[in-house]
Amino acid sequence: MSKLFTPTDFKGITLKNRIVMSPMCMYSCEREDGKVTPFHFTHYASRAVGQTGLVMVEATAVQPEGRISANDLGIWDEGHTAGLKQLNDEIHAYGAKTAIQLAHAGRKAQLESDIYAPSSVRFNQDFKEPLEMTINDIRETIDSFKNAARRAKEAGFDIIEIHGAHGYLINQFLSPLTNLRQDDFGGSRKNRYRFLEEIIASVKAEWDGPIFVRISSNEYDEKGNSMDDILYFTERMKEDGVDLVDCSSGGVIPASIPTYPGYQLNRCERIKKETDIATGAVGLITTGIQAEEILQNDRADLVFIGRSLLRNPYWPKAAADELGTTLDAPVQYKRGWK
Ligand SMILES: Cc1cc2nc3c(=O)[nH]c(=O)nc-3n(C[C@H](O)[C@H](O)[C@H](O)COP(=O)(O)O)c2cc1C
Repeated sequence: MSKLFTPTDFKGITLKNRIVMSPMCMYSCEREDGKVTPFHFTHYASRAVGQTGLVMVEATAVQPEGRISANDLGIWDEGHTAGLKQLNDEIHAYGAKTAIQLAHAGRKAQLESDIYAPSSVRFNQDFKEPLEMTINDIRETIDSFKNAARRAKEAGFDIIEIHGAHGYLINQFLSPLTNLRQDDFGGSRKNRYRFLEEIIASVKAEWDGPIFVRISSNEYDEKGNSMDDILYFTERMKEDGVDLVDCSSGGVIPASIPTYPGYQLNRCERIKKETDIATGAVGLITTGIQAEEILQNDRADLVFIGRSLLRNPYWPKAAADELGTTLDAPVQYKRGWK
């Protein structure tokens, strides 16, 4: 039996296989209100029909000013819960578990409104200059993650992923490239970790299910977080009760990223071994054989599939065929999936 199709468990949530639909913004809220649309039902349910074990809903904003674009999904208001609950029901109906990525874009929000960041430094000329967050802004934002976690629970999600990667708000606090603060939230790596630490604690106040955190394990700049800093952060996450570190990279500053199959795996494997925490591998993982190699060599516990699942919602079927595994077909498709 291939490891890719062996079930695994996080705090009592059993995933039927190790395939995760990587969070991908669809910029498809029609009225700029953060609400789920018919597109989202079709899009996410299709991947559940295709036998993805964990369907992770895209970056979903905990505050309206934390959206990457005005068309992002939101979870900043009670009015978002009903649509997200219906989305959960649709995905669950086909046997997948569900996750939601809770996000705040910080200085990378492309909105008409004011935007916020740890320090008043813009990403590049195409982005607005953010306002430096006051301690009160920081407290409110941490609280927004708590309220979002409560709504995620009410909506029926199985797992929460906190978006700490790609140069968005949490990553802006973690990185010395973007966090120039002189107070308790800036300076040493202990202080730069404080924002994430408090977000994890506030999520846990409302949520006792599994918590994943996506990080940028490489900032592609020698003045950015080193691997040693990253391992310090993942050690702290482990102490704080995080169940899995999802190992992405980049996005903190406009750097060019060398990409090739498994380009983020090296650091993913090191985090798994050196912090002794479960990891998710992501980035140009395109074949079943590649995914199986990663899992069998203990380089990660889950594989996150992004663009391959946009090309083919039945990617798990293709991976099973490659690995010679028989995959349970959705009852409607049995005659086609022999
Ligand atoms: C259209 C699109 C939207 C994305 N949106 C998100 C997002 O909301 N959150 C996130 O953490 N990563 C996002 N990503 C990154 C993917 O989750 C994934 O990490 C990246 O595409 C590399 O994996 P892949 O090579 O399998 O596509 C997005 C990628 C794409 C292509």
